[in-house]
Amino acid sequence: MTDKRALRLHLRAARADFEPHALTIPDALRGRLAPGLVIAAYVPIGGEVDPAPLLAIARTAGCVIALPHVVDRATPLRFLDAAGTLGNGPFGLRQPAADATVLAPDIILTPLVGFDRRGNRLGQGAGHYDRAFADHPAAWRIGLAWSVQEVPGLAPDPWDVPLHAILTELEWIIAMPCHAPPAGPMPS
Ligand SMILES: Nc1nc2c(c(=O)[nH]1)N(C=O)[C@@H](CNc1ccc(C(=O)N[C@@H](CCC(=O)O)C(=O)O)cc1)CN2
Ligand SMILES: Nc1ncnc2c1ncn2[C@@H]1O[C@H](COP(=O)(O)OP(=O)(O)OP(=O)(O)O)[C@@H](O)[C@H]1O
Repeated sequence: MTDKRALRLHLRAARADFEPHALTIPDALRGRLAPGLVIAAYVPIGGEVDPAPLLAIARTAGCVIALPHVVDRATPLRFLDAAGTLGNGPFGLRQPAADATVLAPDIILTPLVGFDRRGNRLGQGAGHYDRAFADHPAAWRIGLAWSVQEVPGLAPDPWDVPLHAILTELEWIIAMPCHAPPAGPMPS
């Protein structure tokens, strides 16, 4: 199974079948949470890892939470303040109202379909996160996935921007130890 479409189908099924596990939030991440830091999260669909435990810690640390707002496949997503009431969006998503405040994320918690240990990522295929990463190059890109979503190697496309780290129920996988975003090097 080499083509992306087939791999997506297979990994979405593995993700949906996986029984949710508790997440251990690594000190490396916990230690970075500070008042005013903007964390872009997501409301899970299709068996995705629920970032809620991490968000609870982030809120206590004074972070501001943003959520993606999507119009359709072609339109770039915007990260909007999650504080207001959420409504229904396309693809079964829950998202902020279109007129909520636009925020620039410092950390982008990224839902994954698949990943490899080098930080390559398979998403929904609309390019929403590819474009969001290009728009916010200084943000830390942290993927959340179940361990069953790991594949040995994904061939990156020219537009792919790799993840800095991936959090699974088993591991905190640092993919880019040498990359130092403005906030400082990703601690191990
Ligand atoms: N929870 C969550 N929020 C997210 C994403 C995501 O992957 N997960 N996105 C990621 O980019 C963006 C929304 N983009 C999306 C683009 C395409 C499809 C999509 O094609 N969905 C399939 C069903 C997928 C499934 O079964 O899991 C469909 O509607 O046919 C979904 C989201 C922003 N918000
Ligand atoms: N920076 C960008 N600007 C405009 N289009 C982009 C950009 N990056 C990627 N794309 C387009 O988005 C699509 C992404 O497809 P791809 O299969 O790589 O998505 P993916 O790996 O599932 O990631 P995503 O989660 O971002 O959808 C491609 O058609 C690509 O041309």
